[in-house]
Amino acid sequence: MPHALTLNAGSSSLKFGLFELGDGRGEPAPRILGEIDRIGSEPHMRATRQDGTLLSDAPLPGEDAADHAGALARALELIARDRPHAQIVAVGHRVVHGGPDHAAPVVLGPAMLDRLAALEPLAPLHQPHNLAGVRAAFGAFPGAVQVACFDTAFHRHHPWVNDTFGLPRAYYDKGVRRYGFHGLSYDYIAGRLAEIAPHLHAGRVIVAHLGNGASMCGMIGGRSIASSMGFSALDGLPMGTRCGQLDPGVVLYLMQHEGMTADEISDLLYRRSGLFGLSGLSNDMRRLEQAGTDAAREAIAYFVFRIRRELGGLAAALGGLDALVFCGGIGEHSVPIRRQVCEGMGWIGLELDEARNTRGETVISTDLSRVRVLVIPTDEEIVIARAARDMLAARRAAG
Ligand SMILES: Nc1ncnc2c1ncn2[C@@H]1O[C@H](COP(=O)(O)OP(=O)(O)O)[C@@H](O)[C@H]1O
Ligand SMILES: CC(=O)OP(=O)(O)O
Ligand SMILES: [Mg+2]
Repeated sequence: MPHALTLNAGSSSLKFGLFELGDGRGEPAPRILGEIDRIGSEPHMRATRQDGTLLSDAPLPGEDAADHAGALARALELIARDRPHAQIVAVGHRVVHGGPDHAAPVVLGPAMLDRLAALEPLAPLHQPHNLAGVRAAFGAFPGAVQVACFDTAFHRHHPWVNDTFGLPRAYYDKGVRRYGFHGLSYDYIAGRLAEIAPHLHAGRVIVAHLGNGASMCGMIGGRSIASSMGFSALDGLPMGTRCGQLDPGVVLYLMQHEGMTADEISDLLYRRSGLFGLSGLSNDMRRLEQAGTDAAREAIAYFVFRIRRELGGLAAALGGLDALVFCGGIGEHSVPIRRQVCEGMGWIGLELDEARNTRGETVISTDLSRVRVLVIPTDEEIVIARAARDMLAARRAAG
């Protein structure tokens, strides 16, 4: 039976999915979904079958998942054990950065891989791991179609004013642009909205993807108009370990007066800032909510403040607001963060229903709220699996 494997590698995690493709025309059916996190430190693998049966929920020996290639090998072992007859005909990869040229998924080959590797400095927490997954998958499944699905693709047609910085034009032409990320998640949410609330999908919507990486996107008719992330995955909201929006004067100051090198600044902004840097404790929202220290409370307060500012800015860019959607680990699960983001938003016509919020319903605004507030669990994996299915079909059609 033909299957697609999906791979979504983050800085220290690898999400994987096995999807049955059937006749290649219907919705790919998830068979196994899993994640290995804390790769390189205390790796842990959790995987379930589609019916919720637990296949693994245990630490892995450190040497078994010391890097992403090791983690992928463990994931493939689990898949082969549980579904030995699955024939993997396509591998879909989340590739965070597609640069200016890609508004849709592409088939991967050596030349494309080289072009995407040139973008590694723009997404150092993701791109090298995404491409390591591609190389490992070429080795493991030499006959399969390898498909790259880009986080940036969803934003490629956003308006020029959201694509540019106020730098001389030559830099824009060289690719110094605001790309925007989390596009697979936004694509999924736009599709779900079209199914469950077509009138909202057609309107002005802000999606807050709040995970370990976090960004917000303003859409009209399911298309990206503006987003909080820019050239790299550093801009916009503060994140688990990334700083979010920062005055570039700070970078100059660190270089000129603190004598920091580019590598040191990169480490500071990508790995030691955000919720982790502000709290001095953790990048993990659950831990911060439980910690109850002043620094943890302040880190959360800054996170919420920046989301609210971005919400106001994106609403202005959209010319008003019809719906706000929360997704990502924090957006889907944190009742207090959703409450704090929505507090005192009556001025924009948004009123949260606290009981619905606490119960985690799909619609969490009051019946009188002009702006609908929704919680929609995102699913980057199915977006990748659909792209792999479509690419296979296109190849077959082309003979
Ligand atoms: N019940 C919860 N309450 C608060 N935060 C949560 C909850 N569940 C998950 N999170 C937070 O979600 C974040 C991870 O989000 P996720 O979207 O899974 O991350 P990634 O970007 O790695 O895919 C972590 O900060 C985690 O603490
Ligand atoms: C682009 C980005 O920040 O991705 P993630 O949320 O997976 O870290
Ligand atoms: Mg994520």
